[in-house]
Amino acid sequence: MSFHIGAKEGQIASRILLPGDPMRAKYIAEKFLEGAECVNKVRGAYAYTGKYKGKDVTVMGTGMGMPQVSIYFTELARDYGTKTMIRIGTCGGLQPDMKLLDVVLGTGACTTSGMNRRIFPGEYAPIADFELLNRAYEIAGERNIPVKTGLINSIDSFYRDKSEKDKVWTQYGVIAGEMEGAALYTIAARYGARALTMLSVSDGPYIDTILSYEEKEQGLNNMIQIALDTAIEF
Ligand SMILES: O=P(O)(O)O[C@H]1O[C@H](CO)[C@@H](O)[C@H]1O
Ligand SMILES: O=c1cc[nH]c(=O)[nH]1
Repeated sequence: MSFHIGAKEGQIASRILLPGDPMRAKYIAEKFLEGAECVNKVRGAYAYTGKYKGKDVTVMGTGMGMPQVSIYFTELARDYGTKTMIRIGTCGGLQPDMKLLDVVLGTGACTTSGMNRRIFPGEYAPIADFELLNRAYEIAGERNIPVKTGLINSIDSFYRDKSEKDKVWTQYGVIAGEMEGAALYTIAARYGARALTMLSVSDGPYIDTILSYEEKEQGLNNMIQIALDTAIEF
């Protein structure tokens, strides 16, 4: 048990997939894991542990936004000893060539959040674990799933008055906007875990189509499959 997670010692695997949506965690447990058991229900952050290709894997829904997910990322790494943490989220595609459900591997994370400014005396550069990133990239290639790799931006406010300044992220090559990756990379570094943020494009300034919740969630299988195949190698 930790302060916000009810799982008992040993019930959380050393490798964990981290979607924002707890219902995505349930879906993955039911569709991809064998013998999955629900090991946390506290605050609706459902976590399931089961086997994938014979290896223990946990998948846990962490909610949205860095203040909330930082609590889970910290307790998982610090209190449960989680060593491989792969976030599987949705994102806005920030480059004009990006299409719905494109898969993104976040090599590093910019952020609009002030959280890290309270930790570091200068600017910290949160990055993915290179070996995890490299293996995910290779596995995507083996499965013929195209992926885009590059910087993501972890943004504090989903709803905000958009301004011309928002375009600067695109101009400087940032490929996706989401809300948690910078916290994951920072906290994983602090506690000696490997981390990767994988995303699937659900919308964006260059995309007109609006997906329903069901269409969005059902479109995530490619990303989930890459994440699971990568996780079990670590
Ligand atoms: O689909 P998830 O993992 O929740 O990720 C993205 O979706 C949420 C916003 O709709 C934010 O959490 C953002 O990071
Ligand atoms: O955080 C998010 C998630 C999806 N789309 C966005 O624009 N932002």
